[in-house]
Amino acid sequence: MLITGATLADGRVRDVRIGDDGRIDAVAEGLGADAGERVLEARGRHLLPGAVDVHVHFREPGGSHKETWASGSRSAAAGGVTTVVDQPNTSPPTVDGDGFDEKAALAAESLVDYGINGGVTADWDPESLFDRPLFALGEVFLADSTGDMGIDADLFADALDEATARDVPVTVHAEDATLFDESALDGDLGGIGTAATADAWSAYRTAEAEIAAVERALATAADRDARVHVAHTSTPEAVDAVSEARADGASATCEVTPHHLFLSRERARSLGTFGRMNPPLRSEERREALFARLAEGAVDVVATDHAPHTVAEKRQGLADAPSGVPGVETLYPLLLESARKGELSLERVRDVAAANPASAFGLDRKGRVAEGYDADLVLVDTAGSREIEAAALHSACAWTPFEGLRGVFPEVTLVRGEVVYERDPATGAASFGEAVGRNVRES
Ligand SMILES: NC(=O)N[C@@H](CC(=O)O)C(=O)O
Ligand SMILES: [Zn+2]
Ligand SMILES: [Zn+2]
Repeated sequence: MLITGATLADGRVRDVRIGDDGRIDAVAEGLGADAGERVLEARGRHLLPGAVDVHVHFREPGGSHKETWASGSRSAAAGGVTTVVDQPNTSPPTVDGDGFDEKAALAAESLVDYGINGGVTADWDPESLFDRPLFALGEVFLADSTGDMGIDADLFADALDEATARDVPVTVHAEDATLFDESALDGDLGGIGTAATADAWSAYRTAEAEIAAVERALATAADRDARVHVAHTSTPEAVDAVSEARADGASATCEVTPHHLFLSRERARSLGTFGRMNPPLRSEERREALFARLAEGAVDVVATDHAPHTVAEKRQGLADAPSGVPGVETLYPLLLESARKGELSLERVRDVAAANPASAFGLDRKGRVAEGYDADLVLVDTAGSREIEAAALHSACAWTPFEGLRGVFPEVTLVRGEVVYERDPATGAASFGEAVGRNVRES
């Protein structure tokens, strides 16, 4: 296939040839089409590397009423995400070789490439787990979240040792439950969608609980020369702690979610229990400071923590509604809308969504539009934004916390040269390709 006249993130206009092996053969000017070659005319539109979302929860096995590999990967493809990394808090949890194998068999339904993380619980089995083609160890839960997989400091230290001995990176969910403010949950929290329910969760899982846990996790990892990736940092202080650790020689990266970049406690008031997630939404002031760090380049990775739950589950009271929000389909659209408005450069968007997560986890054929890289590509009209509506998204959970915000959505998504998603710009009609996804640690 030949893609002609595409604008790259840095502004160069180029033709891109994709070889039969699904890799980019050439990025150059004036490449003529060969006889019989499919040509995708891209003039006036941007060609970006497919996003590498290193933090999704696709819920299989055990939670297929919330999401499946088929529905989650369709949502990913429609959002321009060409690689996803699934987290271990499924049922059963992915904490041993059998658990890994069970999940890997289900992941064969994926339209996009994927990695499978392994988790840590009191009865995990490192021997059989590390025997499999794991993407990373994690997310290792330092406090309970969905799945109740919180572990103590000793087990975390052991897990870091096991991973480091095998040169495997560790992704950590860092909150310290001893610093949660139980009093925030006292009294009448009101009904669903009230200011009280939404705000109480943010007041309960304090910013200090995250900051302290991130600092401790970084110190524990630095002591062992472990490679650590801090998941969903929701505070500017935690991002700074990662920057400082790296300045001190640690191998540490941080990840920020779109919900912490685009939503705050102000918005949570109307989201009610639909805005409950871990770590929770923060003050508007902290959100702005987090976004400023993204714009400056202090945020390494934007990943979604795509955590779908059904509307019925989220509609319960604050005590019972599960934590988590979907987001894999709106990652690129929200970032590209910020670029359209001049708040971020396109190169920054490309780096945090694709190039940086690929390099942070050693995916040397992902995340760039360059010769030799996998042809995981997104074609998008960066001037065309529309309102985000759950009805037009593809996750099985059928709602979004970003309803009503604007997004710039892809027109075509390719995985290793195969079209997995295509949208007719005139009618908006979407079509999907085959389940071509592969484990990125096996290819
Ligand atoms: N973020 C969440 O609030 N929920 C996640 C788990 C997690 O990442 O902590 C989930 O799996 O539902
Ligand atoms: Zn988490
Ligand atoms: Zn998560």
